[in-house]
Amino acid sequence: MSFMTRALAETAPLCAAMRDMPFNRGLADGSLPRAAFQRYIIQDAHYLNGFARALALAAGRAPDAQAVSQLAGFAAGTLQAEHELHAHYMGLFGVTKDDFAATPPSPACDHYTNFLIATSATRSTAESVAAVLPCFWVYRDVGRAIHACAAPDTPYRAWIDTYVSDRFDAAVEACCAVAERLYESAQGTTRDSMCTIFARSTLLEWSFWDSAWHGHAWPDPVAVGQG
Ligand SMILES: Cc1ncc(C[n+]2csc(CCO)c2C)c(N)n1
Repeated sequence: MSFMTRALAETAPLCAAMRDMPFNRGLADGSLPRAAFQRYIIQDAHYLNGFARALALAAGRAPDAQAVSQLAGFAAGTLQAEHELHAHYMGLFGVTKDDFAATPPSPACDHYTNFLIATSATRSTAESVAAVLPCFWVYRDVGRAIHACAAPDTPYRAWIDTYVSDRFDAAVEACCAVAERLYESAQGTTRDSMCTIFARSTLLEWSFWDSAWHGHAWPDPVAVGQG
């Protein structure tokens, strides 16, 4: 069985739940509150920073030139393509550089990026690719689901269109192909670990949206102590 067949079978209920999250339904019909998207886009900019670093780290530790080049290419592609989308939406939704600088990564964002960076720093290339793959996979999956029912005038149209584009599809397929190649040559325990790690990153994708929707922030023990 291929890696993706196995990994997707294990995460199917979670992926179905993600397509139906209030945040994503709001992107499709345009009802997502502006404040929720502003929160999301700021956290996503933090996410991209960590994601690109995790890929660059995995590239530096990869066992052969092909993997180094592919992972380094994904890192560079991330910083270019996703940054363009962020610049567009930060402008459209009035998020300034100062807003971004004043907002630290949320617990969900911090958890996800640190998981990616720790995996790249301490695990095999196969496991590192399994960790970054849901970022590609989930966005295509959710993008397609939203696109199928999106209102023509949703203000989130550029976001949706990015993830159903041919360009993005090619990036998803390229990342899946790297994962399959590494899975084929991996031993049994690494294969199992790739699936566990893929499922963890998929859950962290869910958590990222859930956090943006609810506006979860860091606990404030001082305020709690006074209350
Ligand atoms: C939390 C979160 N997860 C995934 C993506 C999508 N994404 C980010 S970088 C990248 C690779 C190059 O495009 C992709 C697909 C996102 N924006 N935010």
